[in-house]
Amino acid sequence: MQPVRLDSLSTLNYRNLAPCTLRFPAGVTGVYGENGAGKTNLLEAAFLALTGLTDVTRLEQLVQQGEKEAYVRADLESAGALSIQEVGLGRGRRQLKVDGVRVRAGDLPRGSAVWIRPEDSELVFGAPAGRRAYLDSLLSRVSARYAQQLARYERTVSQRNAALRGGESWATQVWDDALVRLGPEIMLFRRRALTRLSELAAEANAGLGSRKVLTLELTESTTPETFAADLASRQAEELARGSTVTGPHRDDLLLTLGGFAATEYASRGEGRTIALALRRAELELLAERFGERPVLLVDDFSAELDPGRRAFLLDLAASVPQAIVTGTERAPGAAQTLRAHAGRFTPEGDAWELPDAEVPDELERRPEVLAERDA
Ligand SMILES: Nc1ncnc2c1ncn2[C@@H]1O[C@H](COP(=O)(O)OP(=O)(O)OP(=O)(O)O)[C@@H](O)[C@H]1O
Repeated sequence: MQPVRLDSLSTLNYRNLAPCTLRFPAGVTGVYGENGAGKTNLLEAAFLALTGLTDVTRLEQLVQQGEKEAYVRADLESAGALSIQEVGLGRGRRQLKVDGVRVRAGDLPRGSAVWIRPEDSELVFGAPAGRRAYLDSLLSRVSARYAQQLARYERTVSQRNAALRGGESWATQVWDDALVRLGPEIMLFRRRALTRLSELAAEANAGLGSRKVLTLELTESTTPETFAADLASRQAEELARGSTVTGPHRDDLLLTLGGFAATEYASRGEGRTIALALRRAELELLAERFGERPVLLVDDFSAELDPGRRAFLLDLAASVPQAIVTGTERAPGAAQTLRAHAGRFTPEGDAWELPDAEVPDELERRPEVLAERDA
């Protein structure tokens, strides 16, 4: 299986990062430094440049305070070819280019990175919306069709909710037809994908030393067969509440550990292990789907106090073709180590960073992605 290879990452006006171009070798790059140095921001920028994706809803948050626009660029090798992916960000706007040509987010290689974060535990202990978002964002990467149908479905639910809030029961019929067309496809795709995802997560959970079996199931508020009837039968309740109460947007991803619902019964440590298993499963599913090993981004391995899980994270990073691992201490066995300080990254040992002189030269020519927007 071929790897996705991030050759270099450039950023301009991105959060607290100083303008930079960093080069990344194969293997593990360890990034260490004090709290607030910009380590998470670097991984976030790498994830954005590799996939075009961010879970930040207000894009201006990503732009350095006092600036209007930000820019990230990845020079990468995917499917055996070299390409340049650029993302320009402004207030509520995101522009993407591959090799200089404007593209939509779905056109970037969707399986090129996986990001593991300490806050992933929220997938286990948080609200159903977080688990749904995990599943939906993963399946949207696995299938462009799923992403498209889900976006249409979610738009329809918002429009239907607006009609319900306006008390326009007659108007909901239009939206009902669209929901009944889109919903079952979403439910069936989720069911199919979950079979494989559940196997991969169970394997990963066992690999983390857990003796309890992990399962993933959907808790569905309706079924493809009964969706139309369920919508019709709950209309009075929906008008009273002003929202659509049945459909795949209400489903939960039920995680069970040793037969018990993990959200309610798992210990913090077990929850953290499950979250890692889910990310590992994501990595494997994307690799199976696209035939390429994604770049692995591990945020704050040193937050992992349990030696077993620390070792798992470091072994996982060492087992993939390329990983960037951050922490407040050095990641052992890294091919390259960068010291992070106040938004800057200084290589230790062999210099992979481009010489300073080259950096402004490249980034000072205002990236076309940004310049074009003003035209
Ligand atoms: N839009 C922005 N403009 C300027 N600075 C920002 C912006 N967004 C975030 N920051 C700052 O970036 C700094 C670095 O944050 P980051 O989360 O990357 O640190 P970190 O090195 O991962 O720290 P930790 O070890 O605590 O996780 C923070 O001090 C934060 O306030």
